Amino acid sequence: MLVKENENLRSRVQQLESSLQQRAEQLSQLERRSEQSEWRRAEELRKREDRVRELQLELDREKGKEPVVKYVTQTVEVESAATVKQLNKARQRNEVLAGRLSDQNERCRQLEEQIRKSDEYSCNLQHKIAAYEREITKLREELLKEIGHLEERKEEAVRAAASCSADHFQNLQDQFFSLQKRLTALPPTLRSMKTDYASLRSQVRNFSDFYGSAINEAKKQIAAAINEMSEANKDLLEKYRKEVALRRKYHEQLVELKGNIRVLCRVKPVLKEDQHEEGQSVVVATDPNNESSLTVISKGKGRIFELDKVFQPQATQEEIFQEIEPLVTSCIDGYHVCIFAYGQTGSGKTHTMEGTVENPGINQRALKHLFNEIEERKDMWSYTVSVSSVEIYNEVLRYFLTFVSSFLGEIPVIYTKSVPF
Ligand SMILES: Nc1ncnc2c1ncn2[C@@H]1O[C@H](COP(=O)(O)OP(=O)(O)OP(=O)(O)O)[C@@H](O)[C@H]1O
Repeated sequence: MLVKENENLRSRVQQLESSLQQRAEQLSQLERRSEQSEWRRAEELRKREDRVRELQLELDREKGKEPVVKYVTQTVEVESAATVKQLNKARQRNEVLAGRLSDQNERCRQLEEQIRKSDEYSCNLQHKIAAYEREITKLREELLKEIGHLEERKEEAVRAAASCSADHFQNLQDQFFSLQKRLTALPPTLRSMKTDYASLRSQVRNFSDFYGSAINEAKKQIAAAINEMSEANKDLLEKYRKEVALRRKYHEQLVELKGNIRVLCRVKPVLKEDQHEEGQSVVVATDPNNESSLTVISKGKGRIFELDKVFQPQATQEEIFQEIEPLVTSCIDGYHVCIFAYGQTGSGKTHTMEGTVENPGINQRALKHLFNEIEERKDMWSYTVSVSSVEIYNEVLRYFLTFVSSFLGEIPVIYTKSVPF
């Protein structure tokens, strides 16, 4: 704010100074012009005075010639007739001279008239010069007054600018001192920052080298690990192949030992809903020491049946499935397997095959085992699983999973010698 005011005042002072300069130049021009015109007028006056003097002298000379003519006239009156001729001549000459004198007088009168006019003109000029001089004096006084005003205003402006500048200078000095103080407080922080910056720069420079070598090292380690893994994979693959071969061998042994068709018996526990009458007794007995023997009591006599395995009434769903789990695995290994339940109504076929949600039977457990095995072998084998569900009831075949409505109907079963299931 103060700086702006100061600048304004300075520009105002400059304007006043330039205006003053212009006025001074104008004054000097006027003075020069006045001097020139005065000089011209003086010159003209001088010339006219010279001319008047010349005319006066000429007039005086002409006036001085008059006595000569008078003398001639008197001489002619005194002299004899012999000289009449001369007298006549003298008279003629006198007449000529009188004419000349008259001309001279006329001329003199004209000159006097001219002198008078010149005097009048000179007087007018002197009046004009005096008027000019008065005007010049007046202009000079006005100019001096204006100059005085301008000087005063200039002084005032300079004083105002000086006071503003002094205040502004004081403010600037205060600011400078405070900045100097802050600067003197800065160097230790600045030095520590510089040191930190240098160390960071060196760290950054070293980091790229370190980073590059670490990446190379990591690459080497990864390559080594990959090699190791591929070696291990090769070993595993080899082991797996051996395992598959072993399984196949065991399956063949199993089939050989147990036969192609295995018959398992699950004895249903006696449920409350099965006890309809008093005095009912259990007619099926199992031997805990012989897993393949079953005794059925009929008409007071026990009849023993030999089977591949007999499950006690308390056998769980899990135990049943463990017995047939190898068959499911054989299915994945490429063998045909068929598991089906057979028995009279209410003997527990559905319970064993389907089970419940909480306690699933063979179907669900077999499928779960099947997909677990497929998941384990997915890196080496790909499997396609298809499912169909049918029911044969009262000699009628029903498809459960078909999406074609025409197949939803019942299809009668035609028994031939080669029944496919
Ligand atoms: N081992 C078992 N333990 C407990 N309950 C069983 C067992 N076996 C069967 N049951 C029960 O006996 C009843 C009849 O069983 P299920 O329906 O499985 O017989 P089913 O042979 O399928 O009969 P159907 O031929 O008429 O369909 C069911 O309530 C079932 O829960």
